[in-house]
Parts: sequence; structure tokens; C-alpha cells
Amino acid sequence: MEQLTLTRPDDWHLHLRDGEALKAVLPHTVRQFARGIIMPNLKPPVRSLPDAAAYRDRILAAIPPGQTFEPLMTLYLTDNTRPEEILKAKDSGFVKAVKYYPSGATTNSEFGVTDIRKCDRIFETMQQVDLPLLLHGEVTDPDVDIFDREKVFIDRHLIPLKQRFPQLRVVLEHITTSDAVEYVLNADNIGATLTPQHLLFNRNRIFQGGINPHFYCLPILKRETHRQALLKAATSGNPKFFLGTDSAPHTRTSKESACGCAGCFSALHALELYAEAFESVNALDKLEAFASFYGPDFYQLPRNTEQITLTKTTWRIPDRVPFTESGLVPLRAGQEMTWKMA
Ligand SMILES: NC(=O)N[C@@H](CC(=O)O)C(=O)O
Ligand SMILES: [Zn+2]
Ligand SMILES: [Zn+2]
Repeated sequence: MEQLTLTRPDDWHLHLRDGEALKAVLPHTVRQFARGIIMPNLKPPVRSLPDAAAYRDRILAAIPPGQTFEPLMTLYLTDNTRPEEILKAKDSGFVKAVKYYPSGATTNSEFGVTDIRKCDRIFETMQQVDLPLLLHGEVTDPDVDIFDREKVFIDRHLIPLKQRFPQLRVVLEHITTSDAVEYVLNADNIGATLTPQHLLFNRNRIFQGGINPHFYCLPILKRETHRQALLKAATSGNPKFFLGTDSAPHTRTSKESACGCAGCFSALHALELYAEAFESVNALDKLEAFASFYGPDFYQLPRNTEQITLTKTTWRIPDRVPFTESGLVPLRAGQEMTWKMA
């Protein structure tokens, strides 16, 4: 039987939610990943060090007995974040980054930043203490076409930001365009995470045979040329590109709705999805570094030492996974996978 053994990977962009939802989704991530960068877009968001400490405790308490997982916490940047909060966060040792959401760009981003220039004092402090900045890189200007929002963010905000703070370490999260790939390749002190959905699907998938809300996430899937550029970057062996699932659980009914939420749930089978994407371009030999080496290298953390094994077998992704209320529909539910984690 064909097998693939890898150093245990980490997930560098993960939504775990809170309460009952957290308890339902965390075991899936714990099964695959040793650590995760935990997104702070709760309601209300994780804005201070005490918020992050309390959320971290709730995550630790939800880990299934006998298993291990290290939540790497982030703070949610607002117009009112103070430099002292950044210093305290850095000193804590468990806050590994600060997350920037443009106000209104995505799920629970209402408390996000209204004008990136308002945060220059914060970026100055982050640059000084070397705390990475994670970007949801889309503009919210309603006049900008939804498919152009990432590119326009890079041109209008990211390039000037990097000119003002060249040493600030930045992760452009869940990149979706060849423009983002080009930018990251040519800039310094920057990395990017890539999701399974953006490596596997183009925007046609959202509309195939009718509207498919479970393929709607933000930034939205783009056209095929972009998908190919992302796949090329992920499998290039360039350490700037690493794994971040952006697994973003929403109840089935909140997705299958007249105004459905953005986010794909992939924690159940993330690694298998990535394996399939890499295999599609004969690059399985590049999977381990993408999934298990380049992320810790960027975050200046040790690589994991444990191993995991993927086996070539066909299995069917369930239609539903237990979650609060109506359950969760995993990415590409009901379809067949060709790799399975032991
Ligand atoms: N990616 C998504 O479509 N949704 C994420 C938020 C985010 O990462 O932008 C969520 O929290 O649901
Ligand atoms: Zn985002
Ligand atoms: Zn996300």
C-alpha cells in the first residue's frame, strides 16, 4: 500500500470558535496538527492579553484527554489597540502574532481597523519587538470588484505598509491570486498561508450546477490561472509559502441561507486535501516542508519531531459532522478522497 510519512504538521491559520462549537471542532484539528495559530475573530474578539489567556485556557480544556495540541494565540487589532498591549502580548510568550481585519471585510470583522494608517504606532512597536502581523488582505471599498479586492489591498495598503515598516514580519493570509504570489516572492520579511480550497478549486466551483454555499469563503475563490499560480507557489519549495487551512466552521443553516456566511470547514480532512492538491502536480515530495517546516521556521519555533502517515485509500467525506444546531458540512462533502491519515 502506498504510504506517505511526514513530520507532524501545524496549521498556521485556524478558526476554532468558542463554547460548544470549539469542543466539536477542536478534536479534528488535534488529530492532524500539533499546533495552530488561533484566529481571534470571536464575538466579542480577542483584543487583549487577558482575553487571549482566557481563550487559550478554554482551548486547552477542550483538548480530548490523552492528546496534545499547542494553541498559538493572536490578538485582534482595532483602532484602539495600544502599544502597551503589544508589549504585554510579546512578553506573554503565548501570543505569537497580531491579526489585522479591515473593518467589515469578513466574519466578525466589525471591530476591525477602519484605516490601516491609524495603527502605525502599533506597527512600530510590533516591528521593534518582532511580533508578526497577520493580514486579511482585502479592501472593503464597495466600488472594488469582489474578485479584485486582494490585488487592490496589496497595491493600496500592503506596499505602502512595507515601505513604512520594512522590518515588520508579515503573513499575507489565505492568498488567492497570482498578484499575491508575485508580491510575496519579491518582498522581504513576508510569508503567506495557502488554504486547501484555494489550491483545489477555482471560482466555477461556487456555481457548478447551481449555487454552492459551502465553497464560499473570503477571499472568494478566483479564476483558474490564479489557482495554478497558488499551486505552483505551494509546491515550489520556497519557504515563504506554508500551510494555513483557514478552517472556518459555520453551522449548515448559516451557510445554506439567503445571506450565507463565508468560510469552509476543512479541519476534518485538511492534510488529505493538501496531499491531493500536491499530487495533482506530482509534487508530493514538497508536501512535508510546506506543511511541517516552513511555518515553524517563519514563526521561529522548533519543528515538530513526531511523525504522521497518510495512506493511499479511497474514502467518502461525510455529508455532515456534528456541531452546534444544524451540524457542519465539510469541504467537498459526500465526495471521495484518495489519501487517508492513519
Ligand atoms: N475565511 C472565511 O471565509 N471566513 C473566516 C474569516 C476569515 O478568515 O476571513 C471565518 O471566521 O469564518
Ligand atoms: Zn480572513
Ligand atoms: Zn480565516
